[in-house]
Amino acid sequence: MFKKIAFVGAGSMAEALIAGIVKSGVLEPNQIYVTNRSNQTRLQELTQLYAIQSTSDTETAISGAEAIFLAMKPKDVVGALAEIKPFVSKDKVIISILAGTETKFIADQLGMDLSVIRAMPNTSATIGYGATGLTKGAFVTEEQIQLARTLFETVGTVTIVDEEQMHTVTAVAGSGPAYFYYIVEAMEEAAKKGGLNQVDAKELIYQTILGAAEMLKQTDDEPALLRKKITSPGGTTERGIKTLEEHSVKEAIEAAVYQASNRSKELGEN
Ligand SMILES: NC(=O)C1=CN([C@@H]2O[C@H](COP(=O)(O)OP(=O)(O)OC[C@H]3O[C@@H](n4cnc5c(N)ncnc54)[C@H](OP(=O)(O)O)[C@@H]3O)[C@@H](O)[C@H]2O)C=CC1
Ligand SMILES: O=C(O)[C@@H]1CCC=N1
Repeated sequence: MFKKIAFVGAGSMAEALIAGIVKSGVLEPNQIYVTNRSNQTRLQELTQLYAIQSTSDTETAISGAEAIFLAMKPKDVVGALAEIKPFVSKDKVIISILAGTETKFIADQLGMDLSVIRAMPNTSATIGYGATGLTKGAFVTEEQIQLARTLFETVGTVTIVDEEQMHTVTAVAGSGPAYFYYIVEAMEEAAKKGGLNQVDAKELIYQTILGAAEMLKQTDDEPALLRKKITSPGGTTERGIKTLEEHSVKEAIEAAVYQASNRSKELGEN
């Protein structure tokens, strides 16, 4: 495993990864460094919570680190790369979790032929249920991608894909939890209108979404078959699904994934 890793960016995704890595014991907390742009309070908070090393000095964070995680927003990446460039060398691996941003762009900005791995985790990483897509840029060794896989597996599953597939990975898995939350919001609203109190509605809906997810995982059945098993002819589900179809919900979800993927491409181009 890497002897030292550094996080550049200390936001919610950085924290989810740090929490998972520390909890797993794959690295000791003192092997993990984190830095950010200016928020000192946030650095202190992460040190207190996870006993990791935090510093506002870029060189201290990065020197000696074998893997450098980029965890800032895509709009901040050019500035951040300029700041770390003096301390980066070819023997390090850069692991970017930025939406859209290509591995080649990062290597080009750093001005050297170095290894860049691109990852797309999601917020469920916070509780160890993340789904991460990983891809490797030019120069990445098999050992480096396997080490990255081990780190991301501390927060959930890892799927290795080709780089051109990362936009779709971002659209279905990176953004994906938000679509399910959106559906839950609508169900809660409908349950309230239907006369359920909030506590009962939450209990019923959360367990329903959890149960549906586990059915998908634990049975070999396709979602269409699982749906068919619920849908009695002339029954309630049939009427509900018919209403979803009348509102073109399937088309809307496909369009949402397509547009999120387009936005990922735009973020890369900008
Ligand atoms: N949120 C999500 O669901 C997912 C997000 N991502 C990707 O993860 C990345 C981070 O997202 P998120 O954690 O939500 O973002 P946050 O806004 O929570 O955190 C961004 C962090 O970047 C730091 N930062 C900004 N500029 C610099 C710089 N020049 N040098 C060092 N640090 C800098 C900020 O520091 P300061 O506060 O001091 O300004 C802050 O700590 C994004 O690129 C996003 O595309 C990927 C998968 C899922
Ligand atoms: O919305 C975004 O751009 C980021 C990437 C995936 C999830 N959140």
